[in-house]
Amino acid sequence: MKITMLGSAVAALKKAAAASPSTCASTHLLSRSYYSAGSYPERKVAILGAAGGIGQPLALLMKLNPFVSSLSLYDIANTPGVAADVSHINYPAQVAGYVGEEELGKALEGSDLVIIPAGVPRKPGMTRDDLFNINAGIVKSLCVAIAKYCPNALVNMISNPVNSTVPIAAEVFKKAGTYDEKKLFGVTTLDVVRAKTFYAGKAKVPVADVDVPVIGGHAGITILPLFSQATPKANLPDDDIEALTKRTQDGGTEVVEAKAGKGSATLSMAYAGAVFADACIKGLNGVPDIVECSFVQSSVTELPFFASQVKLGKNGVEKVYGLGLLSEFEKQGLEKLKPELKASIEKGIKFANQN
Ligand SMILES: NC(=O)c1ccc[n+]([C@@H]2O[C@H](COP(=O)([O-])OP(=O)(O)OC[C@H]3O[C@@H](n4cnc5c(N)ncnc54)[C@H](O)[C@@H]3O)[C@@H](O)[C@H]2O)c1
Ligand SMILES: O=C(O)C[C@H](O)C(=O)O
Repeated sequence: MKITMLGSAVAALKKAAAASPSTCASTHLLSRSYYSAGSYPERKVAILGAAGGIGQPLALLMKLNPFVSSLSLYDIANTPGVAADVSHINYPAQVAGYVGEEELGKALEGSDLVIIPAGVPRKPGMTRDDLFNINAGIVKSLCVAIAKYCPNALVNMISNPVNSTVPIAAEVFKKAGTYDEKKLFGVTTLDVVRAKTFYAGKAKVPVADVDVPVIGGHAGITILPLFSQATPKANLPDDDIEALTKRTQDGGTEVVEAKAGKGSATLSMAYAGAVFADACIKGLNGVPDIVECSFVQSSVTELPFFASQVKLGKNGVEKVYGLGLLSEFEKQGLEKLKPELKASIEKGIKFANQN
């Protein structure tokens, strides 16, 4: 019974992908039919923090991506077991596990895409910024190694606080002389995933049809879903839009509290991370019109990094889209988020240059 359900779900994904090849990446996750078989280069993907709560299911989902030829799983502990386990899944990617700093170079060499979910998660009562003291150092040392061993790779930063860890990575790469703003991404896909789910529930529309851009950053009020641009249109009352906005902004906290001390979002994050990584690989492979929201170097506002829709191409970011028309409520949200986002960006830049 379970096998039948999985088979039909994959078939449905393939059908949806074939029907509308230019819609968002999530439709095409796991879908081979979107590509013409055999005409794309081999791709090595490295996951740093691969034995963690996000890392393990993300490793599973990346193994299922038919256009990953080599999957490199790195952590400071427990990666051999995760790698052995994932390697038995009958998809093409060759899986290798690397453990400890001395193996980091081997894990990274030749990578086209590096995904970083390494670091500690929140407990109830903490903000993402409370993770800064531990995660800033972890991210910094991993980025030093990326600059050395795979300076041309795209980097998908998941580790929190994303609003600071992305600027840290940028500074590390600048110091190493390898910075390419087109190749560094803060992963904000989970905010989009949540906004789509919550909107579909409230608007009573099929969730697979929903799109909602989410801009700003990835923490509390810096997460700004643009429900005025959501499709399909639903004309929800202002109260509903405000409640949906707050729920999207507090989505991470909702999970942290429900897990009651046992970590933060892992499964939904692994899904979101796999969607975004898949979009990056499609872009590298020259698939046209791949657009996802991401926290990137930006001139869309006066802030040096900002999340908005970006087009992904053969060299990473091909185009950063503007914000489009905002409602009054969204305009206010945008002004409110700027001071917090600016402070988080500056904190990351200062850390990278002081330590
Ligand atoms: N961007 C997002 O939307 C989003 C969503 C959820 C979680 N997160 C963040 O992702 C991070 C990881 O969350 P998790 O639930 O997987 O945590 P976890 O504790 O379950 O896993 C983290 C893993 O990182 C590893 N690690 C620690 N230091 C390392 C290093 N120097 N090199 C390599 N690996 C190292 C640990 O051994 C562990 O396996 C947290 O910072 C969390 O806040 C971000
Ligand atoms: O909320 C967290 O701490 C984890 C993550 O950023 C999330 O949005 O779920």
